[in-house]
Amino acid sequence: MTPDTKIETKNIKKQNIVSSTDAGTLSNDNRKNVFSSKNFNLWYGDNHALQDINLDFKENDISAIIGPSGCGKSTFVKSLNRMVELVPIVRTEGQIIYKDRDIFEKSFTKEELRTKVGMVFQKPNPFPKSIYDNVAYGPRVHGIKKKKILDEVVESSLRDAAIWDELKDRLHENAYGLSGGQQQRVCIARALAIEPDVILMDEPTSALDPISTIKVEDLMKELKKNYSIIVVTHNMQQAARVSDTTAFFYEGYVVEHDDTNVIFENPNDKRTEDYVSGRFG
Ligand SMILES: Nc1ncnc2c1ncn2[C@@H]1O[C@H](COP(=O)(O)OP(=O)(O)OP(=O)(O)O)[C@@H](O)[C@H]1O
Repeated sequence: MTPDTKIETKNIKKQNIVSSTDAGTLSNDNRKNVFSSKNFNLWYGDNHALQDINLDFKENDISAIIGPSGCGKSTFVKSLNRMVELVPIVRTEGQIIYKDRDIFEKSFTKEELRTKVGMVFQKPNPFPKSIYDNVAYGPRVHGIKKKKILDEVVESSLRDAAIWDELKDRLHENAYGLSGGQQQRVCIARALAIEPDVILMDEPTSALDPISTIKVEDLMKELKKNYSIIVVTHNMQQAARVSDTTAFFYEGYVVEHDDTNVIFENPNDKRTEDYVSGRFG
């Protein structure tokens, strides 16, 4: 570890002690699970990419998923909204329970699941449409046509995404004309407009500059009052700054999942300690 990494790690620990005081603990917490995976396995052809994943995610938590490249983080998150099934060679076994319902139950359609589980991707991916039409897209797909209602949804979603004041006079401009950080917050607003319970985020700030990153992190902390967030991140400081719990994935399985301060302060497994302290990546 370089001296710089050491200082960084210390800072992470310090920040995290402060931020974890109101975060609850995995063992001492009777909030409901928003998602639980039970012996969940996934194969891409012969590649057994996820192995016996047993994880519980609590409502109104920010849950971080960390681990080295290729360990299955994105695959797992994309399993939660069944997007991973777009890959034809995917096969799964086991269960993923969303609030008492198995997401693979026949009666639970992907469309219904995705009204409850929104997703924000690594690269901001607005549609080539106006800011307004980007945010109104989901509600329109769900049959909302009245302008007054759409206006309200667009405003409240942009407000919740902390970007209303910046954009309220530019709603009919093309979203491509925004900065990357603004585009990402519009994409968050677009996800919020369908009124989901859970927001999945796959490295939502990796394409953003540090100021936009902090804005999105602040937004995540605000959003957790009303939503549950599951976020994949390569950024250890980010996991420590924003998350309540952290799951460490390694080679397709979960090494440990605990309160974020435990993962960063006092992990059970040597591999977790090595990873969070930057000894391998
Ligand atoms: N579309 C796909 N088709 C076939 N194999 C895939 C596909 N996507 C991922 N994989 C494989 O599944 C495994 C897990 O990949 P995944 O992208 O989930 O890892 P990750 O932890 O998110 O990686 P990174 O941090 O680099 O994004 C890897 O072996 C990868 O090669």
